[in-house]
Amino acid sequence: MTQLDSIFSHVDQNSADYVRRLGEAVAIKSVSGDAHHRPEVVKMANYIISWMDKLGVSHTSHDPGFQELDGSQVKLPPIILGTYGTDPAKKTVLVYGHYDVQPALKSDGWTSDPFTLVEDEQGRLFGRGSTDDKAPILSWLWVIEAHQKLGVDLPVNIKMCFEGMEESGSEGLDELIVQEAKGYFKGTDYVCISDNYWLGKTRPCLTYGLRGIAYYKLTIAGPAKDLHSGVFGGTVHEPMTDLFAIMSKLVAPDGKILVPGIYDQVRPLTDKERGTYNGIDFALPDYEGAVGGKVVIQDNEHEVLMSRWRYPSLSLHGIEGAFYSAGAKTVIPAKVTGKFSIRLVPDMDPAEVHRLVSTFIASEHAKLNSKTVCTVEPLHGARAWLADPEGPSYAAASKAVQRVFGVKPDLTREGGSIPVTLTFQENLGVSVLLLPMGAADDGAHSINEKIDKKNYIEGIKLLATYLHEVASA
Ligand SMILES: C[C@H](N)C(=O)N[C@@H](Cc1c[nH]cn1)C(=O)O
Ligand SMILES: [Zn+2]
Ligand SMILES: [Zn+2]
Repeated sequence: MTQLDSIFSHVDQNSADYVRRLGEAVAIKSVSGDAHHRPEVVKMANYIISWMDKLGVSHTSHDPGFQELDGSQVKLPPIILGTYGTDPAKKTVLVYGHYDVQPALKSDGWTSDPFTLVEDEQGRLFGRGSTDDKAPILSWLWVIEAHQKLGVDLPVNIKMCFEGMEESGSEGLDELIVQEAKGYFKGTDYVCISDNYWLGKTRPCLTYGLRGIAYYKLTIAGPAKDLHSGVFGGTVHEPMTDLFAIMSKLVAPDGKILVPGIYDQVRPLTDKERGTYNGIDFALPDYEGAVGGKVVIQDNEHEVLMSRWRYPSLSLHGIEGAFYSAGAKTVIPAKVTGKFSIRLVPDMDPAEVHRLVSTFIASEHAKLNSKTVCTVEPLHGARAWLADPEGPSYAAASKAVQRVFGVKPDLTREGGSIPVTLTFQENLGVSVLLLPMGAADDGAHSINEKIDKKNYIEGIKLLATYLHEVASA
């Protein structure tokens, strides 16, 4: 039996423990976007730290300071830097992940409590953060534990960087990486991140690109307080009316962004790039399955992939301050804030995007001849990331996928954003790889987020095998 074979059987034998521990982590409501949950984000950091202590991972917690959230100053959660092994004869792999999650309420439409991990008869593990990103970050720890339990030497040094603000702009992390590039991060040979998803449900992938993001708050303020619509309706400029008018001008129903100039910076499609879409294992019906309906705009696979990976998109997320409860409240909200974001692609620059967006919104507001006050505020921004999927780390990951799953991985890009990826690439000057364990239908950020138990357990084996392959590369 090879070392990896014994690791694999150890992982299989301990799968119930891994699921139970994922349940402990999911139960911690580490929602970074809501000030009320901040103690829970810190609790999740402590959960990870307690495992690092048990496993002999040395660690430091970096305090990024404070952020302004919901009008008050809120302490940011720690960035945990862990070190396991410092052998100069071994390669050093830096793994990154995030321990915060998106918000979730049962009333959003979850079929079970979002913060209680529930396994169904198909082996799907439902719970907020199950796939994004709690199972992946814990899996790195289980890989270390498996080696220790079996007395197998881990063939690489591992550095870990786990943050609690990824879902809210990764505040403070870029600064730390720049500052520590020649300190804590020195000696990193490769960066590996497990925080995205396969293209379908069965074939694993290696991911070499991400879209960036520019997230906005658009506020329209009118009267000093909410008003009775019967008493005042028809006599005042209404913030909701103006907000709807402007938000409806940002994007067309066919997904085209209507902000003038927004497509000017998009890198043109070459024949070489077009060729990379051939042979990718991706089918429209599966995608519709993951979407949960026949509402896909494009009618062929390549266009869907290009729209997710290499073209920008603008999504309207929500409105703060608007009436949304049951009943028929006849109110004119005094101030409303629309939230929207633009996914950025190479070569879009967030500062130029902001200039275009704010100029356009100001001109659209002016056209309304309204006495309301309109302000646009960028919340967070990150450029897109694109890497060369060549070199020893990608080769090691490809071998690892073939060893664990018996198939060649797809080479993919991802429509979502992980702001730190580009920061690592630019400041550490090393290859960055995304090695996901979740499937396309996991529903990250959505209701009923899940990770399949099979993906979790095989994912632990995948990460372990990747480290072994890196060592022998
Ligand atoms: C891909 C990754 N798992 C993820 O979900 N990233 C988020 C990052 C983000 C940015 N603003 C808020 N969250 C995403 O792509 O939405
Ligand atoms: Zn996420
Ligand atoms: Zn994530």
